[in-house]
Amino acid sequence: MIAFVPETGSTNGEIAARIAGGEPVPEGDWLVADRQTAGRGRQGRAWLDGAGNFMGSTVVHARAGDPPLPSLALVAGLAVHAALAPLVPPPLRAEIKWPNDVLVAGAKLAGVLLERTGDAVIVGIGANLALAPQVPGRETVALSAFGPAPDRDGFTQALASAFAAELALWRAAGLEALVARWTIAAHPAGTALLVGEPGEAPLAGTFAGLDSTGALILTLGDGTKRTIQAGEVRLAPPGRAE
Ligand SMILES: O=C(O)CCCC[C@@H]1SC[C@@H]2NC(=O)N[C@@H]21
Repeated sequence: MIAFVPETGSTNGEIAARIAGGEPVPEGDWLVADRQTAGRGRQGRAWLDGAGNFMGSTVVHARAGDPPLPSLALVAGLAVHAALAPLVPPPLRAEIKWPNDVLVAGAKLAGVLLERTGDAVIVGIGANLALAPQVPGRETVALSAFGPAPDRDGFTQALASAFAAELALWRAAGLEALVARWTIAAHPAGTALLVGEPGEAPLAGTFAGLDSTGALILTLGDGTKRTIQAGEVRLAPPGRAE
């Protein structure tokens, strides 16, 4: 069931509270809010809302035999990419940046926040359909930059179907197939990346794909490879491709 509410603090927070309160929240259910007053982003950042944007959460309940739960980050990124890609006019292209941001021409169109509570993983998704929030030091974009903003409720249906399909494939086909699909939807191999928070001395390298667990592989300036398990990855500005 997809529930639409006019306002909440955070759809992730509301689902977590329901689970903590013993309320059943089955897979396939979504909570979608018109506005969030305390939206949460990755790395402890806030997620700014915007009227007409998609802000919603769903849940995955771990089952015996599931692939490792952190790989749900790639599942979510693929689902968001699948829902957004047809809405981006060529020659532009929606591309995933590790683990699950969706970018257009380097600007952030959507993000995903996974939060674990017991055996449940809450998957929260924000997509800029109508409005690109101004975030200092980060480039953002909304689909409205390319034409009329898509209908939020129609987008919700497309995203819920894509997520259900990706989740089923993750369970049936496993990590190797997931990594292969993710790589096709990502920015090209050789894309210059920086790993580390803005303000920190970043690790610079180029995108060399994912390993079999879904970790990011960087080629460093000296040609050696480095595997990144966690952290903030940014596209390097032009001229920073060490
Ligand atoms: O930082 C990111 O890229 C992740 C952003 C995730 C935002 C969404 S909006 C719906 C859900 N509820 C939240 O509080 N956050 C996620």
